[in-house]
Amino acid sequence: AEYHRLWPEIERVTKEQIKYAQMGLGNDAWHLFAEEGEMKMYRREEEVNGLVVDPLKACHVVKGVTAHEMCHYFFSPQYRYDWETTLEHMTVVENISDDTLIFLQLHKRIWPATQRDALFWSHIRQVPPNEPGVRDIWIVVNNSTELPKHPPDNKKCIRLFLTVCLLCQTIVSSPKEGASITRDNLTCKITYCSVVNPGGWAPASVLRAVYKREYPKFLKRFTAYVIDQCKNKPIMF
Ligand SMILES: O=S(=O)(CCO)c1ccc(-c2ccc(C3CCCC3)c([C@@H]3C[C@@H]3c3ccccn3)c2)cc1
Repeated sequence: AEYHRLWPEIERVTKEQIKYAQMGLGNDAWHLFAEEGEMKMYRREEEVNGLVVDPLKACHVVKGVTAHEMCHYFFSPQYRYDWETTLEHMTVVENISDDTLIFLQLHKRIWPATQRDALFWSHIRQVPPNEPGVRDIWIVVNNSTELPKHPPDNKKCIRLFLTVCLLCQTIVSSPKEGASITRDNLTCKITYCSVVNPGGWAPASVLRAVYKREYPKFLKRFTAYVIDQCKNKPIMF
């Protein structure tokens, strides 16, 4: 799909997101707003034209799954209703290639904000490891896009804009002498980044309360789902 009209944008945004996820917290003023076990969630307070677009960065470490498995369940449409609880409707409007799809998602209304929908391309790819000890890296990037066939329906709901990435690293601890690798040897380090522009006005206090509640719930639920889906299956590296 290298010749698809969106390909230059997909390449550019994916490369940006790899750098952004791998830079860690950098020297920006991130505020740790949620911490549960290995999961740490940070946000920065930012507004664009009076709209809350707080960037979010979450770091998490889970045992027993690979980066490929984590990204596979995040990317693949067939599992989305199992873990994405804020979805009212989801459809794939374009199959650009087996590693790039365009989704149209209608999210449940979160009172008192108006209902939102999102139209975004989603791209999954393996990335060369960038540090010793890391066996492989996989990333999924979701980035809003526009399609003439799916214009915003401002009467029905507000189209939000998002850039999201899930970057996962697989770390394998050496199995006992001569033993083969089992899921006990697997650690997956996750960096989840998101910037959601709500697209239309919503009270800052309301949005920040929604973010504070929904993001920890989302990452906990998603990672638990993948662990459960993989536990009795052969390892997918
Ligand atoms: O990672 S993804 O690409 C996974 C694919 O689904 C993704 C994540 C989050 C969203 C999302 C869409 C709408 C809203 C709000 C905006 C105003 C009212 C609803 C929110 C707010 C942040 C809260 C939220 C956070 C996490 C999960 C659900 N809700 C988030 C969309 C996609």
